[in-house]
Amino acid sequence: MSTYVKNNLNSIWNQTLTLIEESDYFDSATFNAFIVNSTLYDIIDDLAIILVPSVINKKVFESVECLSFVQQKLSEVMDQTMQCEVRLKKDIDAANANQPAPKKEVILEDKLLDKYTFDNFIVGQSNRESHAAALSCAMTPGKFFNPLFIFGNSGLGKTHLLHAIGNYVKQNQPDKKVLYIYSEDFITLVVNSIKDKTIEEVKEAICNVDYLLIDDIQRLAQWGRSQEIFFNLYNKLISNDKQVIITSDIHPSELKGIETRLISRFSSGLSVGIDSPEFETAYAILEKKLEGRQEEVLVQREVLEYIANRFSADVRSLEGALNNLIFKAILFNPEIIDLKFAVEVFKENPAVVNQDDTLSVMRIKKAVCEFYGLTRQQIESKSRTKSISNARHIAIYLCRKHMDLPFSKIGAEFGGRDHSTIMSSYDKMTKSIKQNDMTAQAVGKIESKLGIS
Ligand SMILES: Nc1ncnc2c1ncn2[C@@H]1O[C@H](COP(=O)(O)OP(=O)(O)OP(=O)(O)O)[C@@H](O)[C@H]1O
Repeated sequence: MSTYVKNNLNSIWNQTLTLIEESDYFDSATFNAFIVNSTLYDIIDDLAIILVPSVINKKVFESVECLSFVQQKLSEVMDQTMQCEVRLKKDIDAANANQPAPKKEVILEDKLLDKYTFDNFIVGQSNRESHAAALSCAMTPGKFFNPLFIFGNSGLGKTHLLHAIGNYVKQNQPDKKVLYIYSEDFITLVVNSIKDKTIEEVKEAICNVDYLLIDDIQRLAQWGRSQEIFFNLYNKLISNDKQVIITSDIHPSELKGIETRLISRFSSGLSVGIDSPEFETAYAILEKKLEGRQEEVLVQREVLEYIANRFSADVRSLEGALNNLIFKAILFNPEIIDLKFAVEVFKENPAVVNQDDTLSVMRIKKAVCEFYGLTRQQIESKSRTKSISNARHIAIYLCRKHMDLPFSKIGAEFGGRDHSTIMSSYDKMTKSIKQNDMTAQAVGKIESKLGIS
């Protein structure tokens, strides 16, 4: 393999030609017709490859007197004994044209943010399942849940969990390759690499990762070509037991503009939701965010309670409210940050509260699960265990009775069941409530817990 760059080769050859010319070994007509128009194409160890323009030039150059003299002068320049091989320029050009274009190296940008870790992620009821599933994927890739699909409204910690997985893997399994990519960046990468003709290299680089962490997948909607590429990459990764973790603002079954075959693949792993933080979690998050800043601003406990209650819809609003409070505290420098000060700061901010007062399928499932000590996965599952299917029937009954949702929509919320299964569940529960006091009482208690009795 040559270690010479083009400039070096030119300089070596110019020096050699100068020595030849100065030696007067060839008359000037011979030198100009057969020697000066040659070039040094490459040097591999002690072999120099010389290019000449025509067959006649080659014949002359290869004559014993000529070749041995050129070798001698080149050896002087190189300060080592050199051999020369003469080739026709057109042969080299043809050989080069048949070579496949050299592969361009693609380096996927590392966009993992160190600041999001499992250590600074506060776990509460609203995110316990997604946290546990994320941690288990970080510890044992591709084994249990593949893909892991985390869904929930904006600002509830999905991105934080993705980065936390990546950072955990980087720290504990440094030999594993992790790629965190935001869906829109994936589209840009695909579009640009199609333009640059590096798409094959990009695909290969993605297929080589051990963890693909893809954020906000709903943004792939409408991007047909990118979806196609993603679908193929996704299949390869999953079939090679590489861990794929996806986030979205909605459940996979409700993704619009994403091909059904992709959606059904997403549903084949584990889908876990993140809810708005309940009071205790919201409070703990605020405390965590204040860690190390208490010197700077001393915030009274009741102020944190006030913010946790008032801005509990999502964690981003909580953080925003806390930052606003701190900013105002630095600006006005009150003696103490008490409730009076906080009320003044937020008097013009509408509260961003947890939608707990609005009835939703999620709230109904949550209330039923709490009543029977089950998880949401269990009531959405295919399990026919009596206790689970009974709880499922009640949740379905309440969704229909109080939200008047179409059976098919309820089916989508309960593990993709069809219209007639949900209808039969609803009928069964309606009958059971009439015939069985225990069931009627249980349903009554859940309804009153939800404030809808
Ligand atoms: N449980 C938690 N503990 C600590 N911080 C949290 C928690 N949940 C969310 N956060 C913080 O809230 C902010 C918003 O979270 P994140 O960006 O992960 O939300 P998201 O669900 O991905 O939102 P989007 O769908 O808009 O991308 C981040 O600063 C994150 O660190």
